[in-house]
Parts: sequence; structure tokens; C-alpha cells
Amino acid sequence: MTETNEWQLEKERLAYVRNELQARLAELEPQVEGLADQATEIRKRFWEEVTINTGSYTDFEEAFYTINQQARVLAERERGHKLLVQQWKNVNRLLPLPYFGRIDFKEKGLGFTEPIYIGVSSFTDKEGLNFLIYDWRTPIASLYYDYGSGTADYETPMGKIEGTVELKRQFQIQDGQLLGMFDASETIGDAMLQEVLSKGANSQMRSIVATIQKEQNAIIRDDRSRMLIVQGAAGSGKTSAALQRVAYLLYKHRQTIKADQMVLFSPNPMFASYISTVLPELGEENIQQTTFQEYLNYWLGSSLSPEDPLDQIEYVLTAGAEPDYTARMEGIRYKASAEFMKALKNYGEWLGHEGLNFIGIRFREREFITSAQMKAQFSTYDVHLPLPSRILLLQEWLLKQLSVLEQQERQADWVEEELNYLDTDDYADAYGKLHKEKAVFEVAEQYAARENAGKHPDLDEGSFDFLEREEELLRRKIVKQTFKPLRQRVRKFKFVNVQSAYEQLFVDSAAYQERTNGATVPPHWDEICTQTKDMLRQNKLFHEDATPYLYVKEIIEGVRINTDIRHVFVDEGQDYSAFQYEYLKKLFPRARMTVLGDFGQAIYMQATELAATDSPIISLYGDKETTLIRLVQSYRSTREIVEFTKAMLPGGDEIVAFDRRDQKPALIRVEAGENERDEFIRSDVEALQKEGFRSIAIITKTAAESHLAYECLREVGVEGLRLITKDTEQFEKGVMVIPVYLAKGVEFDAVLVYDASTVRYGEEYDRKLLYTVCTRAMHRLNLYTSKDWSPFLQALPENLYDVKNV
Ligand SMILES: Nc1ncnc2c1ncn2[C@@H]1O[C@H](COP(=O)(O)OP(=O)(O)OP(=O)(O)O)[C@@H](O)[C@H]1O
Repeated sequence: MTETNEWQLEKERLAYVRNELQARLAELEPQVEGLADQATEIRKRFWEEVTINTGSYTDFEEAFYTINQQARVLAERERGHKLLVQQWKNVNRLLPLPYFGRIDFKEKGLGFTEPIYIGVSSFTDKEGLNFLIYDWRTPIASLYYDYGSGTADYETPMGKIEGTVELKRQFQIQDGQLLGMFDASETIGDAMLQEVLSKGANSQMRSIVATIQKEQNAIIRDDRSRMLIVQGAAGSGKTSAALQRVAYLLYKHRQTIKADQMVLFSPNPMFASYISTVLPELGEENIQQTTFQEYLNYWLGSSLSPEDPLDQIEYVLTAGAEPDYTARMEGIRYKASAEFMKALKNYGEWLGHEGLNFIGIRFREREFITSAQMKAQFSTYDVHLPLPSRILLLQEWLLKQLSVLEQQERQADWVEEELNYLDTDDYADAYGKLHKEKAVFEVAEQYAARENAGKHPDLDEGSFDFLEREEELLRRKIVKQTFKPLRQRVRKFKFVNVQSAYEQLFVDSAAYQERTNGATVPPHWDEICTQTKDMLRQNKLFHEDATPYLYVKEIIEGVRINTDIRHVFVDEGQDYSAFQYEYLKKLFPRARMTVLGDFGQAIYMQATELAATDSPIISLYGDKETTLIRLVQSYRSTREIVEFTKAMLPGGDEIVAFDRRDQKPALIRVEAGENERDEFIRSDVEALQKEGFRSIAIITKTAAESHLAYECLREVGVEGLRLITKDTEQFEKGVMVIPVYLAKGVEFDAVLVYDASTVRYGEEYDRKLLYTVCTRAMHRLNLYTSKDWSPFLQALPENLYDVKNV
């Protein structure tokens, strides 16, 4: 068969499938509309017509069954409706691009070859017997991602299927038109990947289903590990793979897992918005997204405000000259360590024996229950009971004490006073209640009368004293309302002084050792103690204290868990401490975890090396339940940029560039000074825009530098410039100034490093920062300075960049 013949056949098949899709759409449309109307129809009547008549029990029972029956009919219809709407949406998504790949597979033992067409969702012929398109997540579709032609196999729930791939083909289809097709022999044809990667950066991330690579497919389809760790170079598709993995899991386990049972921890809210379009594009609902900070804020409540991690990093990067800097750095390191966690575990013992303090319950300027009374009561409990159990006992005791006090308080003078301030509604309410009570009272009287047959009960009005009972009722109500917040505080464990429990750790070295069963005291401990206590006294917490603080809180009050969540995803996983991982494990006991990160981009002090043999993440669930996958191929940047950036990292040799070519990175040194440098940046931005690049980022090391750069560049007339700060929520295309830690995870057509001098990136610590900055670039990378180049650039082989001295 000639090539043109093949082309013709594929064109015809595409036209046939599109016809079928159109026909299905025409069939579905009236049904979808009709059903939508019916459902609202029933629902409307449902609310309008069903009222609950509680006059008698039988009426109530009847009403209950009517509601139940109607609700069931409605649910059934809605389920059917949802399914039809889903189908209708799928067909609509398929129409412009029904499939992107084909694989001809001959199953072992069968005498024929079946062509399998792969798209973003499955579609069958009218009879429902033949798949015209297979969803990319079906077991057979994995052949497309894992094999070239030759022997191949794939897993199904029934076991392994073996056979031969006889053809593998990719299609370029746009608006239903076949524009190109490539037969791939080995991996998925580079031609298509080239085409996808050479496009401009988007303000939001796109799905990559048509070009998923074999090693990424392994991440997407891993369904065995309790913990899946992905260590991948910058731009190797970690975030992309994570999102396609979510779509895969939602598809494979659609009967058991829903989108709201998955949660993704992302580095900042802006990043969350950057990736929010991928899942809807794949026909799935978005999963819950949060940041660790949001979680901390939630649990620490309003009493303490933890520092934003972005403020912490800004301090780390800018405050080097401050006198307390060294101690703070040591504190950040130590408080993220496994050593500190162990010390805290031991500290829990000490707290349980002697260290715990309580907060007395005060009411109307009176000490109702003093902290000393609580301590005394607490000391009566068996010390062998776990601390949280003893706290629960104390809570119970306190609630009982409050009940007794509440009763006594009803006769207090202040209640009398409050009675005078009640409004008419309160009286009306009491009156209504008393009437009901009276009815009950009379029934009871009659009942008693029947019991004492012969005797005549006294049923006159006087035996039910309205006035007396009304006052009693209102007093009870007033006191109850006033006691409500007290009870709530007790229920929320506010009687435990967690702040003092945490603060007692930071007295001095001797006390620390004594209370933690001999933990090794880190250097600068006295200063660390002072810094920590100073913050606590202002009701604030350093970011590095927030997780340990919660840990201590839970040692005392018991562990919080969420058993609904089945999958936890952590992106930029190198930025979380061992401590935080322990925490996540405890918080989500029924979840599997996927952690994606790159140690080469570890720019926080508490960073964790994901792939090291002694990595705390690997030991979290143990070797047996953990899978580690390494991604070394980088897709985001051109070959020139990858060669340049990987040479900055020790061990960067293993990173492999994808063969997409463009200019080498440019090192532009403006000797005349910083003002002139800004002028050059302006003209370079204009030139890049003329070339058609739409997303251009001028990246700085810190937020402070960003502000400065923004002002200077605006002054020299860079048009449409935007400043991205930690409060920016949405990512948009255009020209922007952004600090590196906010640019993490995202990409730009062109990156301009505002100041790549030794002043900015001179310390060893800055190496990864500079690497992270430069790896944000897809097509172009320019670095500027008016001083000496950073040592990490000076060390690069000269053939990796172009120099411009102006
Ligand atoms: N298989 C693929 N097909 C097409 N594009 C891909 C593929 N894999 C990755 N990409 C593209 O490469 C770029 C980088 O991907 P992604 O952001 O997922 O990488 P990452 O490993 O999370 O990067 P980083 O660690 O630097 O944040 C994106 O534009 C993504 O669309």
C-alpha cells in the first residue's frame, strides 16, 4: 500500500468517526436538554408540594415516605442525567480532535491485528460493540506510551496480555482536519513533541496526553506504591505527570474515588491557579488544592499568627548582615530536623509528668475554675494513661463543673438584671415553649389521674404556674447562652496552655536537655531561645516553629486525622521538611502519597533530599512500600539552555536535553553601570517581543530586588510591565518582574536575569537559586550584570554561552 493511500484511508476514517460523533451529538442534545428540564421540574414541585405535617405520627410517617420516594426518583434521574451530560461533554471534546494516536496490536494467540485509536475519552459505534476511540487511560492504551513496534505487553485486571505492535502512528488533527501523521518506530515520535514544545509559554499549564513519555507513563500509572517519589530535573514534566496521574486514578477508580478525595499541596496560591486548567481539559473535576501554610493557619487558629514561608525566605536571602542572622539560620535548620522531632517526642513525656500548664476559666471578672485546680485534678489521673486521654478526662471534668456552676449561676443578681433587658421576642419564645410544656403537663396529669382511678385530679389553671415558670425558663436561657462560649473553649481544649508548653522548651540549654531526655543542644541555642520567645510573646510564630508547635499541640490534645483523603500529592516536594512529611503521614492515614521534586532546586533551608538513600521520605513508609522514579530528560528548555544550566549543578551531567535548538544563553555585561543595564533590558524586551515572544520574565533573587527592578525598568520606559508579589493570585502572560521563589514551577518564553553578579549570587547557597532562575526559560535566556559575574557563571565552559560586553 502506498503512503498516499494510507493518508487517504486515515482521512476517510477520521471523516467517518467525526460523522459518528456528530450523529451521537444530535442524538444526545435533545435528551440532555429534556432531562435537564425534567429534573428541575420535579425538584420545583418537590419543594413546593411536600410540606411536613407533624400533627400526628401517621401524617408524619406518610410525609416522610413521600419525601423519600420523590428523592429517590430524583436521584435516579439525576444520575442518568449526569451520565448523559458527561457523554455529551465527552463527544464535544472529541469532535475537534477525536484521537491523537494509533497502535496496531496483534494479540498472541489471535489471528488478527486490531487498530487501536487513542484519544482523550472512549467512544464506541452505535451498537456499542466496537471502540472507535479508546480513552488514553485504558489498559491497552498504555502500549502507545510504552512501546515502539515489536513485542509488547500490557497489564489488565485479568492479567498480562502479550502480543506484537505492528504499527505506531501519531496524528496532527486540528478542528477535525488531518494535518499530518508520523509513524514512530521507537519512542513517541520526536516530531510531535518538537511541535508541542516549540510553542510559546501559556499563562496556564496544558495537558500532555498526546505526547506522554514512557518514563512519565510509569509515574502516571503506578498503582502499587504507598509512596511514590519522583526526583526529576527542572522541566522534566513532574507537575505534568502528577496531573495526568490524577486524571488516570480518577478514571481507573471511578467507582471508588472521587475528585474531592484527593489533595494537592502546591507551593503557592498563584501556582495553584497556573495548573487549574489541566484536569478540566482532560474531562475531570479539579481536585482540592492547598498549601501547607493554609493548613497551618487553619489549625493554629486566630490566637497565633505564623510567618508566611515566603517572608521567611525573603529574610534568609536579605538579612545576612543582621546580628541575629546566624542564630536564626541555625534555628531554621535545627527545627526542621528529625533530631528536633525526636526531642519533642521525649518532651511529651516530661509534659505528661510535670510540665503541663492550664489556663483558668474566668467569668464576669471571677476565677471560676483556677489553673491550680485543674492541675490538681489532672494530677489525680493515672500517669500511665496517654497524655491525650488524660486531657480528655480533664475536659469531661471541666464540662461537669461548668454544668454545676451553670445551675448555681441562675439565681445570681446579674441574671436578674439581664431579665430586664430581654426583648419581646424572648418573652414570646418563652410563652410558646410554656404552652407546649403546659400541654405535656396536662397529659401527664391526666395520665396520673387514670393511674389513680377514682381520685379526681386537680386540673385548674393554677397548678401550672406560668409566671414562675416563665422566669425560671428565661433565667436558664440567659445563663445557658453566657456559658456557651465557656463550654466551647473547653471543647476546643483552650484550657491547655499549649503556648507555654512550647515556650518551656526554650528556656536554656540545661532545661532543654533535662526536658527532652538529653537531646544534643544545637549551637546558638541561647539566641534561638530568645528569638523564639520574643515572637511568642507577640503571639507570632516563625515559619520554622509552626509545624513543631502543632506537633506539641497534638502530643497533648491527640492527633488530627482525615480518613476521607485517598491520595495526597506534594509538588515541589524538596521544599518540605522531614517534620512536615511525618505530619502529612499522620494527618492522612488512609492516603497514598506522591511526592515530586528536584533537589537541584532546593532553595529553602529546611529542604529534603528526596532520592538520597537515607532520605527521611523513603523511610516514611519503608523501602517496601516506596517507589522512587528519576526523570532526567528535560523538556521545557532548548538544548542550549539545558546544557548551560546543568553545568551549574554538581551531578548535573545526568540531565539530558531534548533536541530543540535556539540561541545560546547570552551574558550581557554593561560596564557603564546599572542605569545603562536597565536601558539594555528595555531594548532587549522590545526585540524579544518583536520576535513573537509573549511571556517574558525579568527574574530577581528577592522581593526587595523585584521592587527595585520594577521601579527602575518603569523609569526607563519598559511598557506593560507588571510586578508579581506573593499576593498576586493569577498568572498572566506579558512582561513581568518576579522573585525566583514565586517563579518556581512556572515557565516563560524568555527569562532575563536582572542581576547575575557575584553580589547577588556569590554564596554556595545561591547556586541552586541561580539554577532555578535560569531553568524557567523555554526559548531564550539573557543574564545581565554591571559588576563581576557570579562565580557559578564564571566556572562555566565558555562554549555554553555568548558574551556581549557593552
Ligand atoms: N511528555 C511531554 N509532552 C509535552 N510536553 C511536555 C512533556 N513533558 C513535559 N512537557 C512540558 O515541559 C514543561 C515542563 O513540565 P513541568 O512543568 O511539568 O516540569 P517540572 O518537572 O514540574 O518542572 P520544574 O521542576 O522545573 O518546575 C511544560 O511546558 C510541559 O508541558
